[in-house]
Amino acid sequence: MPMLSDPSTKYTPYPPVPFPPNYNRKWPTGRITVAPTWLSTDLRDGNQALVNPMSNATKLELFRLLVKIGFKEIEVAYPAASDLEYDFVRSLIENNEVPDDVSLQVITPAIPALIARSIASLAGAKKAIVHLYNAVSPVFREVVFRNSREATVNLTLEAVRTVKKLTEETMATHGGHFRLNYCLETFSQTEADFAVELGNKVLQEWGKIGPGDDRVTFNLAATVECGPPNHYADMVEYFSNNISNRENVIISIHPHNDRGCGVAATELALLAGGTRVEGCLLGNGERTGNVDIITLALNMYTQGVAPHLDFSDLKSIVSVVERCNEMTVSPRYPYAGELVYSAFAGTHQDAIKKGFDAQDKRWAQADAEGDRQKLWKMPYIPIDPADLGYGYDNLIRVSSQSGKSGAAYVVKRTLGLDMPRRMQVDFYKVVQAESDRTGKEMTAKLLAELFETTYLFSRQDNLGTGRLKLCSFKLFRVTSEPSSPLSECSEDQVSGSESDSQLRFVGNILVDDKLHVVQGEGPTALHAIVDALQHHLDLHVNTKEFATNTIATNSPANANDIASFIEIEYQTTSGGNMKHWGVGVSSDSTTSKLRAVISAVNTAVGERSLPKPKAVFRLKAVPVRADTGLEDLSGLNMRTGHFVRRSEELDSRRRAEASV
Ligand SMILES: CC(=O)SCCNC(=O)CCNC(=O)[C@H](O)C(C)(C)COP(=O)(O)OP(=O)(O)OC[C@H]1O[C@@H](n2cnc3c(N)ncnc32)[C@H](O)[C@@H]1OP(=O)(O)O
Ligand SMILES: CC(C)C(=O)C(=O)O
Repeated sequence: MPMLSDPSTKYTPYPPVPFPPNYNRKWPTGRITVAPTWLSTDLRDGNQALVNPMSNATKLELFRLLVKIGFKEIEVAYPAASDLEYDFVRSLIENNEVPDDVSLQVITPAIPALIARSIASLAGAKKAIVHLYNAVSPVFREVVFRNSREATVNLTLEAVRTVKKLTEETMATHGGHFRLNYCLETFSQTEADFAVELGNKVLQEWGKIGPGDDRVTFNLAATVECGPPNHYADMVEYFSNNISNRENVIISIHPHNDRGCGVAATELALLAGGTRVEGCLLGNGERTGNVDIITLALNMYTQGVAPHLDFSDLKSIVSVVERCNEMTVSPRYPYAGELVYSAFAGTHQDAIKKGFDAQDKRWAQADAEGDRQKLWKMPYIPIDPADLGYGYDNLIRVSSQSGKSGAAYVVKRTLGLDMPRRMQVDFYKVVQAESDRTGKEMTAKLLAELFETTYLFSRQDNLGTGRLKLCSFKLFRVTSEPSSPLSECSEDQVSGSESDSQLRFVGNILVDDKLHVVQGEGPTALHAIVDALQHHLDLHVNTKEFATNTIATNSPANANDIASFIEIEYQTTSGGNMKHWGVGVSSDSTTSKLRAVISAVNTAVGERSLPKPKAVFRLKAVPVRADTGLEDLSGLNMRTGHFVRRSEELDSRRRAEASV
């Protein structure tokens, strides 16, 4: 059968709400500034909608979770439905499962015998709520109850009388405090004036109304979501304006999600006068479900409003609810889905990376100034996943839809290395080629491995994995006075001093596992090592872009490490120029720079054959440090090429004839 070309022949729109002419609604300009009272109906409305309703053991597990999350009102059963349901309520009370500040709610239809059974289940409860319901809309009056408006009022008032009598008797015998929560089932489909008339009669019948715990709750149910959220808000505002004794009335919102607007309807209804919400975790419940309390609470949280529910371990909560309900949560589900804290698209990743970089600076400044407010201003991510226990591991997921920033973000998070922009571009070409080749997501592990193999870098062994390894080195100040001895110095001691100061670099470099001593000179350590590489290994290199930053790490062992990134221009034997990036890490900034040069040279030379290095000195032997096993140049006289230490002091096993 085709869909109707004129659906108005079959479906009627929602009825209007009889506001006076020119009435200005309050809700459109309102704001939610405090959390409502939350009632979880997971164990009742949620449970009644399951393919396999929960066992009492499972209900107890979920009850404990609800208490832990912070619910102060929990609907635990429909006790008249079965002995099992009744027994569950009894077990909670008799086993002292209910904290003193938590109210137990049970639901009952307006049938005297079932009201009696329901109230009996609550004997001994410290704080109890009797949730009485009957449907009041035209279609239910006509079809289900075959009732007039008047008969509906009579049925309701008789039930209210019964609840009043039995709760008073129970309180007299067992103590505790019982409240009335009267639910106009199908409220949103009911004539607004009839809903108010019925509500006022219920208040009259109940009589003992007062502030605090003596308030009466009206649960205004959108049993089936048949209209848009603005209509529900109008209905609630109309009821709230016209119900008598308003200050002693709690307006409770009980929405369902048939049109997919349960959350929106609830938020507007709260603006319209509601101060209590009934719903379920992750929107379990009849058909499309009750309203999802997690989404509502976290929507408030992201507006700076404390929900007074604790979802800081949301992942565990999701898995308990999934197990208890035998249902899975969609990966796209708000806040709780597996994919909601992941960005795959390149431009999103770029914005998020920039967002984190800016935020790190903002928060560091706030810390420095003792500012308590550290605002979350993150493109694409409305809530800090860390607040919900998710962390950032899955935030950026690199696929063929991603760009340079995504891969750079992952390298920063996994290896702590914050590449400069042009190096990000360089690395992303490699990532793209690899992801095209495999057709698979580039996981954080794969990206870290690809980075390490591309730049012949190793976070485990900072000497790197290339053919050249800088084992150790020394810097000496070169003075213009040829007869004065060379004095060892650090780079900082030379830079910034007289402009004609030169540094001499002397280093132990392994080339294809053979040790060489090389030296070179220049105004900086970078120039000096480049000079050494050219002179001894015939490697013609110009340094181009250079950047350095402190390693981003949570590991105290690497807390002060410095990362250097360098781009070199490498002259091939055929005379062409090729650009290559390299990276080096060390706790010493000069070492980190020089390692970066070696990393870049390693990527440049690849498998090419290297010339036999030229000699520095005709060294007899190079001493070896017993602690590091590395050759030790500390006793080297830079003018003569002799070591000042006596040969007996040297480690005889590792004395190596200088290879040159
Ligand atoms: C919108 C909601 O979610 S409301 C909560 C709904 N939850 C449940 O129904 C779960 C538990 N329910 C049950 O176990 C059973 O329905 C029981 C034990 C309550 C009643 O079972 P039964 O006596 O077999 O009746 P049945 O389930 O067919 O219910 C329909 C009857 O209740 C009447 N009824 C329905 N709701 C109400 C109500 N709120 N108040 C008074 N009568 C009601 C119907 O008009 C119908 O009466 P009729 O038989 O005279 O035509
Ligand atoms: C009885 C009420 C509270 C209900 O579950 C509904 O209307 O959906």
